[in-house]
Amino acid sequence: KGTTREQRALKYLKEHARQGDPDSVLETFDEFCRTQEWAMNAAEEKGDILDEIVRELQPTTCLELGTYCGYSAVRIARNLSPSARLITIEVNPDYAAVAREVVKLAGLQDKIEVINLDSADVIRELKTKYDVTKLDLVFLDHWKYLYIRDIKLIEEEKLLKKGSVVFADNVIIPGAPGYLEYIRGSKNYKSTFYSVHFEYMDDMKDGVEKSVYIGDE
Ligand SMILES: O=C(NCCO)c1cc(-c2ccc(F)cc2)cc(O)c1O
Ligand SMILES: [Mg+2]
Repeated sequence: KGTTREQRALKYLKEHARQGDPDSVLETFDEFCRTQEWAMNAAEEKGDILDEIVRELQPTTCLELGTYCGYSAVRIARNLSPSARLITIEVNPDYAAVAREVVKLAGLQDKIEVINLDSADVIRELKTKYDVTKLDLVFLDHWKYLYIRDIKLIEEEKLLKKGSVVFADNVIIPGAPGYLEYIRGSKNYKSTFYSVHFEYMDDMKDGVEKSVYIGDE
């Protein structure tokens, strides 16, 4: 088939979701993944925890690493206050193109900025080029071996403040061993592990890690 899985998912969303309705986009994407083709969305139990974090934290500035098709970007942004923003970074141009369409379909293009670049390059420019002062929420969901590189960069750039939350997907499957060891061993974070089902798979377990920054920045 000339199309990619991500393009087929977008087509399904355009045909079945209500334009401008984030909840409809997410429900429809979940339906696609349950009935047509699996996709690596931070959905179901993972999404419920993400919703809880956003609702409690009420973040103003959010950063997501690993947009994929925009599912978690929409999930985060639908709960943001009017002036709050989400910057989401996706290195894969095909994924980024689909994500921009999904964000538009959800009517959240004024809250979400999708950047098709390498995460490290953007993190280094968040203060100067992207007008960011501090990050209230960071969601790690890109290549698992890059979690540790990027969290260290975020610390180096002094982008976190007391109470900032770093939420990491897939700490069991595929796993991010280096990251877990680092963040749990750091005196600057208070970390909590949540055992959850792997997205759209009732017989597989994954894990997510919520870390609250208590350092001095
Ligand atoms: O690589 C991932 N994300 C970054 C790429 O854009 C990723 C992979 C998987 C997964 C896939 C295939 C499998 F067999 C096991 C795990 C799941 C996820 O939630 C993910 O975020
Ligand atoms: Mg993931």
